[in-house]
Amino acid sequence: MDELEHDVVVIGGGPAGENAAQYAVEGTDMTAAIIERELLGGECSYWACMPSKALLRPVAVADITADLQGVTTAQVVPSELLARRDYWVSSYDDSGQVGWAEGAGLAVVRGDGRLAGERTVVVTSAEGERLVRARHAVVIATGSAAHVPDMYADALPWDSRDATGVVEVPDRLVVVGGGVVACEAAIWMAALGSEVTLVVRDHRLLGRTEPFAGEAVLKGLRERGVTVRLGTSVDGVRRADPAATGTGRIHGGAVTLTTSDGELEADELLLAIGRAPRLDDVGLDTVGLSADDVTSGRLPEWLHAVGDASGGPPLTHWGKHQARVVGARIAAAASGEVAWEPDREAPVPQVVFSDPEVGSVGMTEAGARDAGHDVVVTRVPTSAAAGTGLLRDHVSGESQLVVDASTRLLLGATFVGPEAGELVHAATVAITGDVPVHVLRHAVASYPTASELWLRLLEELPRDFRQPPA
Ligand SMILES: Cc1cc2nc3c(=O)[nH]c(=O)nc-3n(C[C@H](O)[C@H](O)[C@H](O)COP(=O)(O)OP(=O)(O)OC[C@H]3O[C@@H](n4cnc5c(N)ncnc54)[C@H](O)[C@@H]3O)c2cc1C
Ligand SMILES: NC(=O)c1ccc[n+]([C@@H]2O[C@H](COP(=O)([O-])OP(=O)(O)OC[C@H]3O[C@@H](n4cnc5c(N)ncnc54)[C@H](O)[C@@H]3O)[C@@H](O)[C@H]2O)c1
Repeated sequence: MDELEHDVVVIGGGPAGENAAQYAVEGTDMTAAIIERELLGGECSYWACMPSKALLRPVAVADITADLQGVTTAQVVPSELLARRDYWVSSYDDSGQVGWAEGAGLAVVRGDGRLAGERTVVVTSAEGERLVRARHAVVIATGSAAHVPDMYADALPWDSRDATGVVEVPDRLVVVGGGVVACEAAIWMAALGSEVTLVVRDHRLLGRTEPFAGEAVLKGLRERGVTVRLGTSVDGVRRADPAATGTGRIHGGAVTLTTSDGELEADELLLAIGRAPRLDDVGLDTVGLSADDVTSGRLPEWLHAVGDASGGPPLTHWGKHQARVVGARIAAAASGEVAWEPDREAPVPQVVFSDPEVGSVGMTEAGARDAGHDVVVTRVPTSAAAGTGLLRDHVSGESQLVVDASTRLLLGATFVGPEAGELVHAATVAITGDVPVHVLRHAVASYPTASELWLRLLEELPRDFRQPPA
C-alpha cells in the first residue's frame, strides 16, 4: 500500500478541517494533509451556508424595495437567482479552494478517510488505498449528516442539499421542521414560486431562540404566503414512484403526509429536522473509541475533533473557532509549549437569515434563569433607534438584552429585525470581554446607525445599573 507521512492529518475538508490544518502548521516547519472525499470546502461552501445565503440576499433586497418609499419594487427573477447560487458555489468545482490549500502548504488527499490505529488513517479512493501516518495529530472534521427517520426513507425526501441545490422548483413543497433550515428555505423556495407549507411538531418556530423571535419569524412567513402548521406531527408518508433523480430535482410523484392535522399532498417533501455528527464510518473502533467519546471530548492527546463532527453547535463560525483553538494547541504541543486559551468557552452567536432576521448570542432569558442567574431583561422595539427606523418603512421585531443582576454583565442578546445579524457582534464582544453595562453605556454608537439601538436597550435597564455594582 502507498504510504504518506505528515505532521498533522485532518479527515474532512470543510471549513473546520481546513482551519485546523492551516492553524496547526502556519509559521512552523510542519506539514499537514487534508483528506476529502467530495469537494474541498465542505457542506458549508457548496450545499449549506454559501448557496442558502446567495439565494436569500436578493429576496431580502427585493423585500426592502417593496417597503421603502423612493424606489420601485424589485422583482426576484428565478433563473437569475439560481445563476447567482451557481456562481457562489463555483458551479460545484473546488479547484479554487484546492489552489488556496496548496498555496497555504496543505496537501489535499482525495478519498474516504478512516482511522486504522493510532495516528494512522487509511484513505480509499478509485485509485485504491493509501496509508497516511501522522507524526503528531489526527483531526476528525467529518461534519454532520441530516436526520432521515426510517418512516421517510422510502419516499426519498429532499434534504437541505436539494433545497440549496434546487434545479426543479416543485409547485407544492411541504417542509417538515421548524428550525433554521425550514425557516430559511421556506423563503427562497417561496420566492422561486413554490407554494410552501411548514409542518412543525413544536408549538413554535426556532425552538432554541427567544420565543419572541420565533413569533416574529412565524408572522413574517405567514405574511409572505407560507402556510405554517404548528403542533402538527407526521404519522405516515407515502409517495408515488419515488425516483433518485439527483440533487435538487423532484424525486418522483406526489407525496402524501398523514399528519395529526389530516392528510397533506405535495409535489416534494423537504425534511429539515436536524443533523447529527458524522462519526459512524471514521474507524473509531480501531482505536477503542465510540462516537460518544468524541462528542464528550474523551480523546487521546493525539486525536482531536472539530466542527459539526465534534457535537458542538453545528455552525460554521463555531467550527472554525474550535479549529483555530485546536490548530494552535497542536502547533504549540509539537514544540513542547502550551497555547494560551481563555479559561471558559466563548459565547456562541447565530444569525438566522429569515425575515425578520434574528441575531442572537449567549443565553436566552430562560436559559440564564435555568443556569441559576438572577437576571434583568430589557427589550425594546427594533424600530426604537433612528438608524434602525431608517432601514425600511415598516421595521418589525424587538431586541433584548439579558443581564446578570449582580455582576451587571451581559449574559445574552437577541436582535430581531432588518440587519439584526450585524448588531449581534457588539454583544459577543461585550460578553467575551466581560464589559459591565455601566461601561457599555460609554461605547458611543454613531448617529443615525442601527447600533444606536444599544443605547435604547441600555437606557431601559434600572437606573442604578448606570453605576458600578456596590
Ligand atoms: C442549509 C444549511 C445552511 C446553513 N447555513 C449556515 C450559516 O448561514 N451559517 C453558519 O454558521 N452555519 C450554517 N450551516 C451549518 C454549517 O453548514 C455547518 O456547521 C458547517 O458546514 C460545518 O463545517 P464542518 O467543517 O464541521 O463540516 P462540513 O462542512 O460538513 O465538512 C465536512 C467535510 O468532510 C468530508 N468528509 C466526511 N467524512 C469524510 C471521510 N470519512 N473522509 C473524507 N472526507 C470526509 C465531507 O465530504 C465534507 O466536505 C448551515 C447548514 C445547512 C444544512
Ligand atoms: N443561518 C444559520 O446559521 C443556519 C442555517 C441553516 C442551518 N444551520 C445549522 O444547521 C443545523 C440543522 O438545521 P435544522 O433546521 O435541520 O435543525 P434544527 O435543529 O434547527 O431544527 C430542527 C427542527 O425539526 C424539529 N424536529 C426534530 N425532530 C423531528 C421529527 N422527528 N419530526 C418532526 N420534527 C422534528 C425540531 O423540533 C425543530 O423544529 C442547525 O442546528 C443550525 O445550526 C444554521
